[in-house]
Amino acid sequence: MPARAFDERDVRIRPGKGSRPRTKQRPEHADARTAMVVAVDRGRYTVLVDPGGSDETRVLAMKARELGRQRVVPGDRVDVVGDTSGDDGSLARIVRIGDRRTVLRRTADDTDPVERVIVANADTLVVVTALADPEPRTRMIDRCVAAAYDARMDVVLALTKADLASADELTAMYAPIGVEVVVTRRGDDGAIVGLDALRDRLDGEISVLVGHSGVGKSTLVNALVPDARRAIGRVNDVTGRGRHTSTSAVALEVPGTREPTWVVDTPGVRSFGLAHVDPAHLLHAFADLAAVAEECPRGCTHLEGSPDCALDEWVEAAGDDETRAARAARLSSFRRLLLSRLGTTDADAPDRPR
Ligand SMILES: Nc1nc2c(ncn2[C@@H]2O[C@H](COP(=O)(O)OP(=O)(O)OP(=O)(O)O)[C@@H](O)[C@H]2O)c(=O)[nH]1
Ligand SMILES: [Zn+2]
Repeated sequence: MPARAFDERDVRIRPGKGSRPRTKQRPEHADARTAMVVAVDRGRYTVLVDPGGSDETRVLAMKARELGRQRVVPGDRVDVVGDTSGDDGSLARIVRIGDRRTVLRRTADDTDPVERVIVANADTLVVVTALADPEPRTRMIDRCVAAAYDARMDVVLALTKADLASADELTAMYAPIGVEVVVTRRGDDGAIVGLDALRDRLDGEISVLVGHSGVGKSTLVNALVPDARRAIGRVNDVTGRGRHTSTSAVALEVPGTREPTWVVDTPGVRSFGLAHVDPAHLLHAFADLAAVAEECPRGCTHLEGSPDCALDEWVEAAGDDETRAARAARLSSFRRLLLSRLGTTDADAPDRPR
């Protein structure tokens, strides 16, 4: 670290900008540069100034004291001041965190009141699930969907290993709740087939990849970001630490897309505790059901068997069998998500789609 040459106090009363009247409000850091946070490692933040642009610069930064205990996470848009050259040994300072469009949170388990923001401003949660080896775990998928919808993110179900088992059952199970499905498999030549469709779907977005060990998440990340290892290695170069041992999320830039595209790998996240998820938020992810549920009795849980739940009447009122079946599928899927939130799913229930 260089000698303490520059910090936010210097910036506030910068020569040449002295005409700005000092107000009671914290003075703006008028010369701050906007950056995107891509990695966090023990109090050091790797940020990209001009992310995805021609002047993209990788800069190491620390948090200004004035931010207090506010967490800064990958995906955050921040303002940085100080040495934003990105040169070896340079250290910039994060002075502002931009408003977050989305916030993906997790709690360690359903009773844990401590929630952590994992990623900010992500558009899509990609739930990576193998069709076999290991067997798909639909409760895990449901929990991810609930967490994503609570965060106001879209969900893509990336079904891997279609060379080993069919994707039909799971596709049918998740289509009714707005989950897009992308299927990949290993081709005869060993390459992953279906990657282009996934890359197209993620183009221009920040996506977060989650999945259990062995489902092929690393395979996908490495295929989407061929120099992923090097990209993470570059973080080390900047922090000067020998190995990247952090288990926190890292945003990686996907090459070969039309718009700047990012995938956030979450090595430490194996599941989502959902204590923070408000069932009412979940309902908002289902616009049609939310409209119907306005007719529900006060305090309706919308769960199966809840008296006079308008959602049941909505299914019954369908004009034809096809519509009724579609509504019934959507309602039962929504109720499944509600149960995953309430933690009342039977732990011994078969974990396979029926
Ligand atoms: N048959 C088949 N195997 C695959 C496919 N994708 C990945 N695999 C294999 O599945 C195994 C696990 O893949 P990884 O990419 O390491 O899985 P991961 O989800 O990153 O797991 P961790 O590294 O433990 O977090 C590896 O042996 C891969 O070669 C696929 O589409 N088909
Ligand atoms: Zn209801």
